[in-house]
Amino acid sequence: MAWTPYKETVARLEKSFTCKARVEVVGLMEARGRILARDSIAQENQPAFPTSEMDGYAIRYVDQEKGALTLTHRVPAGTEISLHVGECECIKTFTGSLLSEGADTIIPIENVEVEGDKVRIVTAVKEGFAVRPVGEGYRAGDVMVTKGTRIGFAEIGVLAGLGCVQVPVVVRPRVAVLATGSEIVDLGEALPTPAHIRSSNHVTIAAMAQHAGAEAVLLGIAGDDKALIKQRIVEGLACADIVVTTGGVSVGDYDFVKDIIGDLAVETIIEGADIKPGRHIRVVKVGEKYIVALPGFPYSSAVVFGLYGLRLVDAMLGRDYARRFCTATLEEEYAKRSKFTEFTACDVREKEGKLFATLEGKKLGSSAILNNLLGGATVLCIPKETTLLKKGENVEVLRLEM
Ligand SMILES: Nc1nc2c(c(=O)[nH]1)N[C@H]1C(S)=C(S)[C@@H](COP(=O)(O)OP(=O)(O)OC[C@H]3O[C@@H](n4cnc5c(N)ncnc54)[C@H](O)[C@@H]3O)O[C@H]1N2
Ligand code: MOO
Repeated sequence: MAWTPYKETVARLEKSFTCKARVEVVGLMEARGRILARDSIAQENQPAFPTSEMDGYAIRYVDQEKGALTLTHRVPAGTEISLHVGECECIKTFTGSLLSEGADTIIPIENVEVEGDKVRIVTAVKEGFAVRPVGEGYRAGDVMVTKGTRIGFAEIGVLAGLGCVQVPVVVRPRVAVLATGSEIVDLGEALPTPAHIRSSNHVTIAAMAQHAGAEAVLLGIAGDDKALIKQRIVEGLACADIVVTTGGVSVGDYDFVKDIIGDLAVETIIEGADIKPGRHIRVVKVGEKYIVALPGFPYSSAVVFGLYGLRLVDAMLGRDYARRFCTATLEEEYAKRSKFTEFTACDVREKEGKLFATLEGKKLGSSAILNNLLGGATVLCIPKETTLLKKGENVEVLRLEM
């Protein structure tokens, strides 16, 4: 079988993607972790008026050297005032109070001595001290949170400050996951015989999809039952944007998935790739929906979902998949083990502002070793033509968990 070059498989997948991100409006507290669908623009300056940032006295800076000032009023925070500070006058002002007209400086209470209505400045301050100027935080018209941002706690706070009670976010794509294979059992089930193993793929893929911002639906385990696999895939297509299967895509007698999705496909996008792991990857389209058939080996299925499935999830969310790549310095020599484009588990560490990739602690072996992805789920991307990566060389790494 001729394996399609990796770059070409990516290009085919990107070209196949035609649907636009859908938008829904959610309450601000439901928006955390969601993707902002429209730029959020400040309608006013923040602060809108000069505001005191300390408890003290609002004065005219030029009066500081003129002896005791006369206290005329008090302005607690939250008081809307249009009081005026005249020559040699001051107004008691609190943290968060608006600055009275005429004043330009706050003298903190620690810097004065007060006797009756006389306020004597003991320690002078610089002009404008403790006054937050108009627009200190942002100005009307500033784009505060850009479309495509994943909303975290800082965004929640900034959006609240802008007065957003509801937020337009991108509808989460839905990813339905089906595990196949008669040797695997579901979570919580006992292993009937020593030939059985616990399924990890369905939950790994579901968790990867959720982490990327999608909703995950578990379609269970379908054994190697051709009719049941087909039925579950069809059910998945009815409720999800992407149906992911694991197992049954290679050349064994019980590898039915590729035939089933071949029958269901309206358009075949990827039919094998020159990658290690995952050369048996299949991606087809049924209308606007995708079926992504991953190999059964746990490391393979996670990495290959990272290469193709996460690209689809990111595209459906309007996010740039390229953010997942970065360049790091390789800490030890690595001889590539296959003739394919290889995705080898590594760890990335930051030292003095530079990124370093290391293979230390990663096991050499088959595509079964999911534990190689522990600690950040990062892979070294090694081009097909490369045979040896030298220590100290700059390498491309792909972060699947971000
Ligand atoms: N003669 C050949 N044999 C194999 C080839 C080949 O080209 N010719 N390709 C190998 C490669 S590469 C891969 S990858 C696997 C892919 O096989 P399948 O996708 O058909 O996967 P299975 O055979 O169903 O399973 C492979 C392996 O993974 C375990 N597995 C399956 N599902 C799960 C799960 N949900 N959770 C945990 N582990 C799972 C399964 O028990 C097998 O050990 O084919 C090679 N063979
Ligand atoms: O290509 Mo397989 O996916 O080696 O593990």
